Amino acid sequence: MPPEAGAAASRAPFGERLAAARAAKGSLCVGIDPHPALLGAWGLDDSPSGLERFSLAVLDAVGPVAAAVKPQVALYERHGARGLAVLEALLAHAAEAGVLTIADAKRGDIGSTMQAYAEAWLGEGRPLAADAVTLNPYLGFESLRPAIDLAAATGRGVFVLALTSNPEGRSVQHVGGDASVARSIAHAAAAENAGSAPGHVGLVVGATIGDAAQRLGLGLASLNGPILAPGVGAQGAGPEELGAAFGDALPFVLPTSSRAILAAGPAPGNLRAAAERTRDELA
Ligand SMILES: O=C(O)c1cc(=O)[nH]c(=O)n1[C@@H]1O[C@H](COP(=O)(O)O)[C@@H](O)[C@H]1O
Repeated sequence: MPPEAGAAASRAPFGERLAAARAAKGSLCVGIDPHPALLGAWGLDDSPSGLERFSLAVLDAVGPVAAAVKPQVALYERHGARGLAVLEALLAHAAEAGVLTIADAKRGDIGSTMQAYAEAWLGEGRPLAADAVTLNPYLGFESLRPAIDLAAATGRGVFVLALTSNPEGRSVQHVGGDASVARSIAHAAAAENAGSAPGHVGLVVGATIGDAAQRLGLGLASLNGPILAPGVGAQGAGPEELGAAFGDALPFVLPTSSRAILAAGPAPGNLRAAAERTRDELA
């Protein structure tokens, strides 16, 4: 057994942990995206120390009312090693506080080096390991195998991009009509989850996609795994768009919003109230 899978037994499966968090705190995921403009609006420097104050303040304010938090790793990477140290501290604090983390790293690579990405973001005892990571299947769904298997072995999860919230995504994801790329990704994810209740292989499907999931036959209601739905708030989606995009798959959806909530800070009470309001409007 690889060392990465060593403490597998000590953690319940991701699907169960996420279901418990949703039952206790509702279904919102809050994105922790420390954009320079937000740091400025909070009166913080665009520096590792500003990043740290921002990240930990968001975690403290929204952790008790969010099913998960989703740090966007590029906004830490742009500060180099010191930025990654802040991300590491954020993930450790969240674990101590019992708040689930989804590292938005959108990783995907050929098998041999995908193994290293899997270990970095999901490996037991690794400094940047989160509860789940976002993955990019452009190299083929099966290229993600090391992450899918390591997540299962360590009680963690993955969210595979299927229909992204940005308009450019269509030029790849909708290709193939009835046999679209997005459909094949969704069906492959469902196959991974078959027999688990609920599974650890989630999908990313933007809340801004209109009726594309139904039109392309993604079969989201049969995924048997979580659906991360970014695009709420700053990208324009609200309760109506979520309903139109997901229909009978809505109970599996984890809507996620970053800037629209983060802009309510830095006062912790305002930040928490914005998260609660968003969560309740979308419920
Ligand atoms: O994987 C993601 O999280 C993601 C996928 C997608 O299709 N669209 C999308 O916006 N995201 C991320 O979700 C967040 C959205 O941020 P806001 O637009 O500020 O709510 C950003 O961190 C994006 O990188």
